[in-house]
Amino acid sequence: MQNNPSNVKPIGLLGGTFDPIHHGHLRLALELYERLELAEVRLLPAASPPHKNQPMADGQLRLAMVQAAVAGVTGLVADGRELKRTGRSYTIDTLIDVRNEIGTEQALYLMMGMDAFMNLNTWHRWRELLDFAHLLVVRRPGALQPLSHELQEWFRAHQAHPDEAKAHCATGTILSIDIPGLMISSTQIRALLAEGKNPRYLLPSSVLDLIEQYQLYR
Ligand SMILES: Nc1ncnc2c1ncn2[C@@H]1O[C@H](COP(=O)(O)OP(=O)(O)OP(=O)(O)O)[C@@H](O)[C@H]1O
Ligand SMILES: O=C(O)c1ccc[n+]([C@@H]2O[C@H](COP(=O)([O-])O)[C@@H](O)[C@H]2O)c1
Repeated sequence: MQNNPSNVKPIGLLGGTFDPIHHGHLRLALELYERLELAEVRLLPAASPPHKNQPMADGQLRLAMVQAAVAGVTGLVADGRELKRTGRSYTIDTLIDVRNEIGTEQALYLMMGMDAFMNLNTWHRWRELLDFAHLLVVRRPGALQPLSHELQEWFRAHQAHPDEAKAHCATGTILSIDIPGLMISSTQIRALLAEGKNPRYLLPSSVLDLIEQYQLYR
């Protein structure tokens, strides 16, 4: 666990396939930006998500959709660094890269939905994630499996209250936060488009404009 004596505001990271980005992702990022008084939340589209099929839209288009979604929104930033790497987009590599950029003192919060956390023990070098960031786990609406024994134990060993983590350290704790989640998924949006239906109001209209312009998910 590294100290955070600098009093610089923490940075939040939200990685995703974003195929496409939607209001569930954006509300999650904005609520956490405000609730935790972050410097910013960076949204990072994965080039090649380790546990999913190859995305339907290519990386540059998914980045363009993220950029369109956050344009003019204070606190939300598109970050295309994972698209510059080849091979699978392992989060540990991203955290190491961000740490090299910002140094050791500023706190980092790696955000994820509970659905992602449930599989964390299958991620590449997963225990080391806490050497570089805090984990911020957010409940997402929908049915969830119980946590494995291994993850429950790890969660308990590192769990902290948000104020505690904010005050004392730059990395190393797990915070669980309830936010009013939106019942939206990229899968649902792709399915609507494939059926010729209109997904408007599930995602920003600037993103829908790009989807129409490039005839994505038909
Ligand atoms: N509606 C939502 N509310 C809260 N968190 C979400 C929501 N949708 C996605 N997330 C979280 O955002 C991150 C990235 O999600 P991802 O890009 O895989 O979107 P998705 O909608 O789950 O995609 P897909 O339907 O293709 O699996 C994950 O940590 C996921 O838990
Ligand atoms: O590092 C890993 O092994 C790893 C395994 C699965 C998912 N991730 C990351 O978790 C984020 C959400 O993934 P997904 O599949 O829900 O879009 C995204 O940034 C992925 O790169 C990372």
